[in-house]
This record gives sequence, structure tokens and C-alpha cells, in this order.
Amino acid sequence: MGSSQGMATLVLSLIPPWSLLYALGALAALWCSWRVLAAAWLGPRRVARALRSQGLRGTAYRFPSGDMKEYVRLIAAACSEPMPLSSHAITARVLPFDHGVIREHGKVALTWFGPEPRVVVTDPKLFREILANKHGQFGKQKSILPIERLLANGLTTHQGDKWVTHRRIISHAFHLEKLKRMLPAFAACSSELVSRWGNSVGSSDAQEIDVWPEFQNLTGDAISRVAFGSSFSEGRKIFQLQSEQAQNAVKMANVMYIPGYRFLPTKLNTRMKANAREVETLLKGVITKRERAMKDGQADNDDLLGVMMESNMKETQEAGSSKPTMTTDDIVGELKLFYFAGMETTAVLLTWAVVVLSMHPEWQDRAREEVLRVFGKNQPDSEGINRLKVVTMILHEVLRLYPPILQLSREAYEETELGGVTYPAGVTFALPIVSVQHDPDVWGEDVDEFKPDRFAEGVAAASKDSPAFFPFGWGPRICVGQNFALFEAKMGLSMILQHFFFELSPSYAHAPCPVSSLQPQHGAQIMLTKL
Ligand code: HEM
Repeated sequence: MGSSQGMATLVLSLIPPWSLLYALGALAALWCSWRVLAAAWLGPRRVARALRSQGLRGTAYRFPSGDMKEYVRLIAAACSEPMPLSSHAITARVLPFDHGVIREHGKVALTWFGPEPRVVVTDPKLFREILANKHGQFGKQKSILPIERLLANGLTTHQGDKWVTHRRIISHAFHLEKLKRMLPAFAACSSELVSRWGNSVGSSDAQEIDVWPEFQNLTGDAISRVAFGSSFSEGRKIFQLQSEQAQNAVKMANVMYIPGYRFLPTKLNTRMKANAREVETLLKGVITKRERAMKDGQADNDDLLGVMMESNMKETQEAGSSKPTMTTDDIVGELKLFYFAGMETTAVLLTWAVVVLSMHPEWQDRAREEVLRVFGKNQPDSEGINRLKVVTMILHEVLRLYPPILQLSREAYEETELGGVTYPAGVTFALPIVSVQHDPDVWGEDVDEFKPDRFAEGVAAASKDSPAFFPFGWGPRICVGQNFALFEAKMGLSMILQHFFFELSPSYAHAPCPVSSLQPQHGAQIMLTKL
């Protein structure tokens, strides 16, 4: 024993210290290569074998980027030219990769997001099962990108107890009764839009207007007024900054792949950080002002901020805590989120509604007849808005054919069984809303036709496999602002129908495009004529 120890000491003393460093370096490199190999090669192969052995079909894993290159290539190709006018068969254009995979492999298919397994699910029953998340095994993806945090850190990104309390507080603010009180704000914004359009349209000639930026302004203004009431001008400034932030985020997304890029003092990074600081300062100012007014009993709490702060105070009192349930930072995050979650989506809905009604003048006439019967030329009220049957059917059909959010995703938090296949923890499920809503097996052979009548007996009776209508999601995470969005869209559309006829402009190219939402790639040019 003694002699072998002596031998080892002798050998070690003969090895120069730098070669020990080399050896350690080589070991570290070997370990890193092993980790990379395990994550990007062995892991995917193991998961693929396990899933295929249970009968799941799909694409073969390609090292190291999986299907990502093909996914991007197909979208670029599909969006390189417009679609035929009046065609509503958009799935192959806006989600070409998933569309092809579903056709080839069926309604549950394995694909690869880099080395991560991504299972595309378009079977409505499984779709609902994942979103309903009865046993807590499916959740939002846990990793949230720093860029998402910079834009908005609120309900959509929260998990667990924090999500439960925030959802409860925010739901109060979006309750139908509360929304009724917000109606004057929607009406004021729509009336501004209609009188601006009226001024630019001559008395007899038709005038071309690109309604896409117009509706973005409308919904941005509406959320500023509805969220901040009397502090509308600060609200507008905040939302202008948020709008700039969203555009910068798109530029940023193009360079995010450069490691550490976001820490460099580039012009874009500096602007985004300054912008985020300014939004936060403005929001905190509005909140502090409101807190003071509430203490003095002088606050007008009919806006979203007021209702949310009131309901937060109640929660805090009921919990018997000295600390507020939602902190000022929490409220700032939620307000920022309302802009991203609520503005663009509703603008997209209004845009496709006007485009589609221009393609189908018979439905435009029916909608106008109803609006004029219910309101005449008067400002729409909440009671009348709730009686609009044709307009509601039209908006549902537009949301079916052109869902503003094309797809959702969820992660398996633990090993879980779904549709007879056991999935390991960490698998991502892609849920393409647009594919389910354009599936002939679910909606019938006329699936790609604009037929609002299918919603005559409500959403549940509209499809064979009911319900298969998911524009606002499904289950506990269903859109908290859906009543808000529909109220706003009905108000805007009614006022436009009261004052104008519209048809497609010759310069319009039909090109739905998957950006952050389903946007018109080259704008939405409409010819307006005064009624
Ligand atoms: C036509 C308009 C809209 C559409 C199509 C839409 C769509 C959606 C969808 C699909 C989800 C579910 C996301 C998921 O499950 O991962 C969602 C969630 C959400 N939406 Fe909307 N939305 C619209 C309008 C609005 C408005 C106006 C607001 C607020 C002002 C809003 C606020 C939210 C929030 C806060 C969530 C997160 C809910 C949660 O995670 O608990 N949305 N929306």
C-alpha cells in the first residue's frame, strides 16, 4: 500500500502542472460534448422511439434544428404571393408546415422544434382535454423569454397561486356589468373614427381607406380610455410607447439568436430599455394618483384600472393582510399586458370583418338592416348590442375563418397519458386553432365558405364535434377579455354600418399573414361610400 502511494506521488511529480490543466480542460470539453450530444441527439432519438412504439406518427428528427428550417421556409414561400380574392381557405398559407404534417400523419402528429418534441394536436376532443387541464398536468411553457418580460409580465405568463389570484381580481374588471359602464368610452372612440372617415370621404365618390392601421388606432384609443378613464391622455401616451415597443420587439426577434445581444448598448436595446422605464414611470404615476383619489373618496372607478384596484383592495381586506394582494408592479404588468393582449387582436377581428363583408355584400346588407332596425342612426347602447343576432353570427364566422391568434401551446409538466399515448414530461403540444376551425370533418365540406348561418343556434350547435370553436382559447385560461373584445367590435362595426357602404379596393391583395397575430400582409384597402 505504502509503496503504491509512493509510486503515485512519484508519477504525479513527473507530470508537469500544465498537462494537468490540459487534462481537466479535455475532461470538461468531453463532458460538455456529452451533454450536447445527449440533449440534441440521444434525447430526441429516445423520445421518438418511445412515442413511435405507441403508434404516434410524425416527422423524423433532423439534427440539430428539427423541423424549424422547413417551418420558416414554408411560411416564407406561402407568403410570397397573395391568395385568390374571396378564398377563405387560409390554413395552408398561414400554417403551411403544420397543415402538411396533419395531412400526412393525422390529427395528432410528432414534429421537432429544434431538439424539443412538439406534438401537433387538431383532434377537437384532445384539444379541449389539454386546454381544460383538469389534473394540472398541462401548463403554459415555463421558460419565458427576457423579451416577453420586457414587454409585459402579467396574467398570461403567471403560474400557480399568483395566476389564480390575479385571474380572480382581473375577471371582476371584465365582468359584463362593468363593461356596460365602459360603453361610453367605446362609443366615443368609434364616433371619432366615423367622423374622421366621414370628413375624408366626399359626398358622392368612394374613397380608399386602409382600415388596418385605422382599427389599430381605434382599439389602442379604446383600451386607453377604458383602462384609464379620466387619465386618458397619459393612457394614450403609454400605449403609444407600448406600440413602439412592440415594433422594436419584432426587430429584436430577428437578432435574438446572437447570444448576449440584449446586453449590448446598441441603439435598439437602449431605446427599448428607456421606453420600458418611461412606461413604468407613467403607469406608476397614474396608479399613485388613483390611490390618493381613492383614499379621499374622489375616484371615478368606472375604468379598468379603478375596478381592478377596488377588487384588489377587497381581496387584500378579505385576506386580512397588511400587504396588498397585487403590488403596484403587478398592476403595472397587467396594464401593459392589456395593450398587447387586447389591442391588436381586436383590431385584427374588425379588419377581417370589414374585408369579409366587402367580399359578401349580401351579408353586409343583412348586418346593416339589423343595425338600422335596432338603433336607427342613434348611438348603439348595451341593451341593443346584446340583441344583435346577425352581427354576432358574422363576427363568430369571421373569428372561425380568421382567428386572430392562430395557435396556442402547452407543455406536459409531468409524464401524462393523452389519447392512448403516454408522453414524457417536457413535451410541447401545439394547438393550431386555425386548423381545427378549418377542418371539414368537424365543420362539413363547406368549411372554407363564409356561412354565418352556421352560428344561428349558437356556438355549440355550429360544428359536428361540439364545441370546436376556440378563437378565445378554452378552459381556465380562456381569454379574460372576450366580452370586452366582442362589445368593442360590435360597437365599432355597428357605427360603421350605420354610416358607410364598403367594398374591396382594386389595390387590395388578399394576404392573411402570421405575424404576432393574423395580420393583412399588404394592408386592408377598402372603398368607402357614405350611406
Ligand atoms: C378578438 C380579440 C381577442 C382574441 C381573439 C383573444 C384571444 C385570446 C386567446 C386565444 C387567449 C388564450 C391564450 C392561451 O390559452 O394560451 C387569450 C388570453 C388572454 N386575453 Fe385575449 N383575446 C382577445 C381580446 C382580448 C382583450 C380585449 C383583452 C384585454 C383587454 C384580452 C386579454 C387577455 C388576457 C389577459 C389573457 C390571459 C388569460 C389567462 O392566462 O388567464 N384579450 N386571449
